[in-house]
Amino acid sequence: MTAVDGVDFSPGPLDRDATFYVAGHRGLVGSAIVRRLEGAGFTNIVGRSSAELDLKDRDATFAFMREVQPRYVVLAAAKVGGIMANSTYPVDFLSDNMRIQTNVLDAALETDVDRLLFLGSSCIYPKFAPQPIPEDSLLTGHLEPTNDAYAIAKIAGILHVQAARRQYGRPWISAMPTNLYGPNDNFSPKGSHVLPALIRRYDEAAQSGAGSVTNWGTGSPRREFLHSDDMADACLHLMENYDGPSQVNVGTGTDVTIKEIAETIAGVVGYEGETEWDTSKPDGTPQKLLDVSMLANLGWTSQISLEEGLRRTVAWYHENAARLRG
Ligand SMILES: NC(=O)C1=CN([C@@H]2O[C@H](COP(=O)(O)OP(=O)(O)OC[C@H]3O[C@@H](n4cnc5c(N)ncnc54)[C@H](OP(=O)(O)O)[C@@H]3O)[C@@H](O)[C@H]2O)C=CC1
Ligand SMILES: C[C@H]1O[C@H](OP(=O)(O)OP(=O)(O)OC[C@H]2O[C@@H](n3cnc4c(=O)[nH]c(N)nc43)[C@H](O)[C@@H]2O)[C@@H](O)[C@@H](O)C1=O
Repeated sequence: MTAVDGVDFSPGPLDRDATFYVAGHRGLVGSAIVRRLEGAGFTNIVGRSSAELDLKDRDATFAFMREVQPRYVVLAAAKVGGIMANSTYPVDFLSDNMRIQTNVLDAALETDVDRLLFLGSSCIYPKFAPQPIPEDSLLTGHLEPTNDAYAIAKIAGILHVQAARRQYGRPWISAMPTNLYGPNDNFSPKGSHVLPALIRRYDEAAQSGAGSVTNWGTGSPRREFLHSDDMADACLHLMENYDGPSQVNVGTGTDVTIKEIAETIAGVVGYEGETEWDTSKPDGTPQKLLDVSMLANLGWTSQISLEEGLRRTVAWYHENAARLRG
């Protein structure tokens, strides 16, 4: 039995032969979840690309769920991007994510999905939340303006899951990941998060022999980085060990400044030139470090160090760079 947040119910192991739908199975997190589920012996994992099934299309989403009848669902499909994408396209981040999650959650209710995990993001918390950020600081202050539209959609998703628990007794849960990285990340210069952006920028500079690179903002914000394979492991752990209304933070419990991660990445890819900072670009929230004590009490801590995760991700980037640069 696990006692968290007043809930004394541990759901126990999932059936390895049941149909498991991973929404967003080609993305950073979804592809890691598929690897984790395969490793754990799941035999019936289902995925659809956005070209095959646009989850913004309500009728198509319901038709798919009625046909496949998954017993388990992880909702890792979303419109996702870094600080620039979020602040430039807030309508898309609000509207696409509201539609995707509402359609999947409503269809999952109709088709009696047994266990479901919704993925939010650490940006749901107030810009000036206490650090490390506990789960109960949700809705206690103003959001960071560069990603408020995305955050509101994610907060609606948490409430949707809690409402399904209250109104229909569904044992569904939500996890809030910190900043993630790993294979199948988005390495596009304008759309990506900072870590893949810096891998690409420093690697290209190292290859070309450039004397200087320019990163965004002041470099002083602090961020926490979790490898996607750790994230996937936490997702399965939560689905088997947690059943409560509160969202659960997922992170490492340690953060670094953007300057520090930039220096580390420059070292890993062998860049020896200068680094400039373009302070006309936004810093975003000054610090985003999750309090991971709830997850630790549930028996999970991260295993992949930032150094090891970076080495693996840079290796993956080198193997795929030609395709990613298009
Ligand atoms: N990356 C990060 O740092 C963080 C991510 N998260 C959350 O984790 C989850 C996964 O993110 P991540 O893996 O990084 O994102 P990715 O962008 O790597 O992957 C998103 C996936 O969603 C699918 N998708 C997007 N739109 C649609 C659509 N309309 N219909 C069907 N599928 C769609 C894409 O499918 P296809 O490839 O076929 O187009 C893609 O596989 C998201 O909920 C995100 O908010 C939370 C915190 C941090
Ligand atoms: C996961 C999380 O991700 C987003 O929030 P964020 O943490 O601010 O995202 P980020 O990774 O894009 O930036 C982190 C920091 O890094 C700096 N920075 C430097 N140079 C580059 C650079 O080249 N690219 C990017 N993207 N950032 C850079 C950048 O200025 C900022 O100070 C949310 O919108 C939201 O989507 C969300 O939930």
